[in-house]
Amino acid sequence: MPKAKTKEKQISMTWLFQYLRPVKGRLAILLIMLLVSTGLQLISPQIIKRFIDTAAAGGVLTTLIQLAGLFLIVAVLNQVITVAVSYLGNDVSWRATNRLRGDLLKHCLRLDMRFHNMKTPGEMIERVDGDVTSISNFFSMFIVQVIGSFVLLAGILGFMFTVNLPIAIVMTVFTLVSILFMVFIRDLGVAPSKDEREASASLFGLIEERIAGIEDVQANGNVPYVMNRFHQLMRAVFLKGRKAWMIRVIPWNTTVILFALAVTAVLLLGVHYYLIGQISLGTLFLIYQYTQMLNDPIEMLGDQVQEFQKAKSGMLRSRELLFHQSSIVDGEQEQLPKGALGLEFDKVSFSYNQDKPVLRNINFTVKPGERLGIIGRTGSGKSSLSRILLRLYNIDSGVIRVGGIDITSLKLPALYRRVGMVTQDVQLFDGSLRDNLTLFDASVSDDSILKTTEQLGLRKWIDAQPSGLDTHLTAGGSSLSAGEAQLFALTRVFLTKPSLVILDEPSSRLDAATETMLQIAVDQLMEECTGIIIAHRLATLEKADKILVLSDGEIIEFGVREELALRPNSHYARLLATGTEEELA
Ligand SMILES: Nc1ncnc2c1ncn2[C@@H]1O[C@H](COP(=O)(O)OP(=O)(O)OP(=O)(O)O)[C@@H](O)[C@H]1O
Repeated sequence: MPKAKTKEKQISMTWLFQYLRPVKGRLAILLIMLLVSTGLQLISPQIIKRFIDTAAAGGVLTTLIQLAGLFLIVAVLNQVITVAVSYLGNDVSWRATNRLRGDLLKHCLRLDMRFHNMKTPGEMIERVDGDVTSISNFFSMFIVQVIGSFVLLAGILGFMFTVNLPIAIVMTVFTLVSILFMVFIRDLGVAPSKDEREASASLFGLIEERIAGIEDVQANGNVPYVMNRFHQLMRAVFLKGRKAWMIRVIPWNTTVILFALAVTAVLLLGVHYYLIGQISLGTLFLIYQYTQMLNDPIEMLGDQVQEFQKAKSGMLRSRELLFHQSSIVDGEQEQLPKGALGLEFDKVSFSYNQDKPVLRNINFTVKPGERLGIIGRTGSGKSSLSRILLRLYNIDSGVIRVGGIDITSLKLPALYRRVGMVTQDVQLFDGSLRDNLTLFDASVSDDSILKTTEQLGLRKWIDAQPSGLDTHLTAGGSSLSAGEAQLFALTRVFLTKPSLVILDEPSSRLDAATETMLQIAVDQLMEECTGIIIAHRLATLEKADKILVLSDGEIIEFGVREELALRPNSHYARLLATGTEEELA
């Protein structure tokens, strides 16, 4: 078991260090500068020793002035290099971790909806940025401080062995004990730090969720509840953070105590050797100075053990996320057949959670260019049907074919390029009106945008915007009314010239006049593609070729619209006769 654990640790460190590979040139420069800086730090006490011994022996003033000047030059140079080292350390760590952030975000964007349904966006932000920042802090300091500390320790101890053997042995023993202790307990704080980060991710999740739903929170007088929940989560962050911190500071506290013991021993020995005349006053100062210098790298190593524990927990969480496989696997096929695409559902069953089937044994076919209207009561599974068609979820059994090809054997971009969907919710992104309509596709011309918006009745709204297509929109969609948002979403999809389009309640939020106008436009735009229209109102389906009626996840009727309308006992005909659209809603 411990062996397996060590292997796991090695794998995770190797995984992390791959992000340093592209910055290895900068790393090499950093290491050289570290060596120079350490060398300069070691030389300074030697200059002071010479100065004291020369002064004590009544040496010439010029030599003393030269030594003082040399000391000043070394000190300034060391400071310059220290600043450069710190800059380069941060530069290296940000470059490396930004790649990791990019990989995490890309991976998250590809993860399936089942995963995203279980995580709040705030939680994901913490994972893509918060966890990586702890790694980044560690990287920047680790390289500079850990490597620098080891070089400095080796230098100090090396010099001490040339000065006085017993004192050098005391210092070496102290250093080894301190380092061994830190190595021994380095993982102590990883688990509590992971708990701390998890609590913090939940807190961010709550804040993001409630701010995103601010209208509902305010309108329903939900603020006291949100605040109560907020305090509970804050308390968890505080308690877990405090515990993690207390465990993480153990190495630091221990080295402080060890250091106090070592300094006392070294000073007693030093004074003893000075009194019996074995070392000069300058050498005694040198010993004192080197003992003091020993404290810095050991303290830094202690700090880094703390950072390491935080970074390790961040690293474990990042790695866990990166290794989480999406259940939606890309297929091999790159292309769908040209022109309007047919659609076939062959014995398809689907559930969000294994225990509750949402769609059962769905069978139907839509030929290229046909229009299918889907009706059914709320919760009957209409939107779920469109979601599985776009592979937002995997189905439990059966096959869905688009253009005769099983969608699981298609590459996802090949599917998304040709199949468009207008949902009931429209998400706006921070960007210009043009970018929002074309979804940042620069190849779509303004002419084509304006023509489509004209057809769909959004042109008036665009012309009323202060800078037309260049108007800046903010994320969230608050600058559009619900009806305008629906027109917006339709424009967005038709600009991509889809070969199969799914319209989920395309006109539910429009007034009667706008709806009629929209109906004509959509009819025109759908002439070149296959259309699936999920509708609450029967009027929306007047131009549909086929009708599918869903009830509780099953097809209770499917057929040619005109035939169903003429068959008096059909579900569709009964709805038409009674005009009871409420039956659908
Ligand atoms: N993300 C989800 N996770 C779990 N269950 C879900 C999820 N989305 C929908 N459901 C459930 O699946 C069933 C079908 O929902 P669906 O949204 O497909 O219905 P619908 O016919 O489109 O309803 P509406 O007309 O209100 O849009 C419902 O019982 C719903 O509670």
